[in-house]
Amino acid sequence: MICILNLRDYMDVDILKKLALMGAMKGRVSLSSAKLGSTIGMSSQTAARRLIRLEKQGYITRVLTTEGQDVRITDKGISKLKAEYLDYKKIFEEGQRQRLKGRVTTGLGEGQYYISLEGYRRQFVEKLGFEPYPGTLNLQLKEPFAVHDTSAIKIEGFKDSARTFGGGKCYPVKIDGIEAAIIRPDRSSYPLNMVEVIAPVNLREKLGLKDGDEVEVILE
Ligand SMILES: Cc1cc2nc3c(=O)[nH]c(=O)nc-3n(C[C@H](O)[C@H](O)[C@H](O)COP(=O)(O)O)c2cc1C
Ligand SMILES: Nc1ccn([C@@H]2O[C@H](COP(=O)(O)OP(=O)(O)O)[C@@H](O)[C@H]2O)c(=O)n1
Ligand SMILES: [Mg+2]
Repeated sequence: MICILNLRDYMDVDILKKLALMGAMKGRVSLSSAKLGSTIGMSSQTAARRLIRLEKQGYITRVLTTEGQDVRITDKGISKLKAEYLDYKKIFEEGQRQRLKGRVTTGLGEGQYYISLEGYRRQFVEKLGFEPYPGTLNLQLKEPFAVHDTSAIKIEGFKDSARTFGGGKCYPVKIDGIEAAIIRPDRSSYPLNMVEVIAPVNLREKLGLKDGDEVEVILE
């Protein structure tokens, strides 16, 4: 089962790559029904099925036209493709750590509440090895956040008497030498180009940051 799922995943990436090479990351690309198979390099029927699958997973958007369909890769699709690219970068450029640049942004003021919850706090201490400052430093990236889930540390959701709290994924990072982690809550309403960072210290105070300042995040 695992093999089949991985193979499908691989095929998704392969088609995303072909679409990106046609320009579908920057704008809509028209795929004629008649030439669909030869364009993507498989039977037309298979290609059509794969495109529907990509759309269902949120990797592309499709608009049907009289000649065929116009396709564009979404931020989620770009992120999927970029994670693959970064794996190759790791393979061919050994020792290079992934770096992200983001601008400090004020958020909704909710990070403080969530990070302080004992159900999360306990897991951060155990899984990341530090007690987080109550809050998240929000960073606006130039591109969607793209890292393979294999490097993620899973934070479990939990329940109290009133409601359920969702889980999330953490990615250990360093900012100006300070150990920290990107936290991506499963229930976040932020787009992929907004990341939240937790750290044992208040990063604004420690690094003298204000809204609009650029910060470099190095993935561990
Ligand atoms: C660890 C963690 C868990 C979260 N769990 C939930 C949740 O269960 N439901 C929800 O609506 N939002 C959840 N959020 C997301 C917040 O609603 C919100 O989108 C985000 O943290 C806002 O942060 P900000 O104040 O920095 O803008 C969670 C956030 C964090 C950091
Ligand atoms: N490790 C951290 C966490 C939060 N913060 C900041 O602490 C404040 C509270 O975090 P928050 O997530 O509740 O607030 P917003 O991100 O919504 O503005 C914000 O100003 C964050 O930018 C920080 O400087 N360093
Ligand atoms: Mg925040």
